[in-house]
Amino acid sequence: MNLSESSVRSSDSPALQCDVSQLKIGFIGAGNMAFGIAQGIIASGKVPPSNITISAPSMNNLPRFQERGVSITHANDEVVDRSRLVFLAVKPHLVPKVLNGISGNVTQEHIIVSMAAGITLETLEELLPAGTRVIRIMPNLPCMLLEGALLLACGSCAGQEEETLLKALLGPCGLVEAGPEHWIDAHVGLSGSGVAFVYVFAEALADGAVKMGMPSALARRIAAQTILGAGVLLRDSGKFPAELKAEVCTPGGTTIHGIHALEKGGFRAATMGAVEAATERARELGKK
Ligand SMILES: NC(=O)C1=CN([C@@H]2O[C@H](COP(=O)(O)OP(=O)(O)OC[C@H]3O[C@@H](n4cnc5c(N)ncnc54)[C@H](O)[C@@H]3O)[C@@H](O)[C@H]2O)C=CC1
Ligand SMILES: O=C(O)[C@@H]1CCC=N1
Repeated sequence: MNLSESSVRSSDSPALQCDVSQLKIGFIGAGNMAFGIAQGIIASGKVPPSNITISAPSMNNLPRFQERGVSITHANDEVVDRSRLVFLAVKPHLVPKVLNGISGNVTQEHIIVSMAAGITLETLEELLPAGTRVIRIMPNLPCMLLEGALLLACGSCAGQEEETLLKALLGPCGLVEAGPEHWIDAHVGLSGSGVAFVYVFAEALADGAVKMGMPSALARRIAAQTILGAGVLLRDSGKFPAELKAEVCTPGGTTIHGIHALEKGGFRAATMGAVEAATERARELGKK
């Protein structure tokens, strides 16, 4: 399919939407992130699993894709030959080797989408034939439940059409935003890695309740629901975190005493420091 011949069609809504149902999609690398994105794409019902091909060197991670009707292979070049939109889902240090292996099969018809933390558009374009349409996306693990947060940035040969296509395809995975490439590293800290920071917080919340005498399984269930509910309220109310916090804090009440304890522990500084450290690490990975 030649995307430039226009897979973009008008819909009832004023915004353009892409007809992605005919698109052949490939994944190189079959780990957690590939599974998250593929799961989101499949769950949306927009793309039949038979239009998707995935490769990995061993069978370790492939059965869960095969069970969902996705074609599997051990050959990365087969993925490229069978697909027009190819997600690169290997660990960052493997990207140069993998791109060297497939670049002979990449044509002007392909769109290559890398999710590797730290690997810049410049590096990706250098490793691929001149003129290749390249996009970076930074997803996070909840994509697999259609509650992800993704940021994308287009390379020098990709533009509005490719961005529209990606947004239509990945929209079912969650929030999809586009921006300049230098936001991608901050998104790694905020959201890609941020998911793990939230799990550390969840563990600590539950541990606090265990310390106060609650059984741990119950404490974990309540911690998860507390974070879910707080997140949905923050997302859907349109209010600032500080406004919602103020609504919970009764003067002289329990919450403000708890918040004081968090502040004494340097909670905000530690959280900001975690986002900064993960962002800096992503930048470091991107240095040649
Ligand atoms: N895990 C996360 O939450 C996030 C990960 N990322 C990025 O996603 C990418 C993938 O990360 P994960 O899925 O966590 O890694 P993972 O280790 O779970 O999966 C990597 C996959 O690549 C396969 N692989 C290894 N060598 C290969 C080769 N030569 N050819 C083809 N496949 C090969 C492995 O068999 C495995 O299936 C990374 O670049 C990471 O920076 C981005 C955002 C969030
Ligand atoms: O830890 C990592 O390097 C990857 C990138 C964002 C989330 N996990």
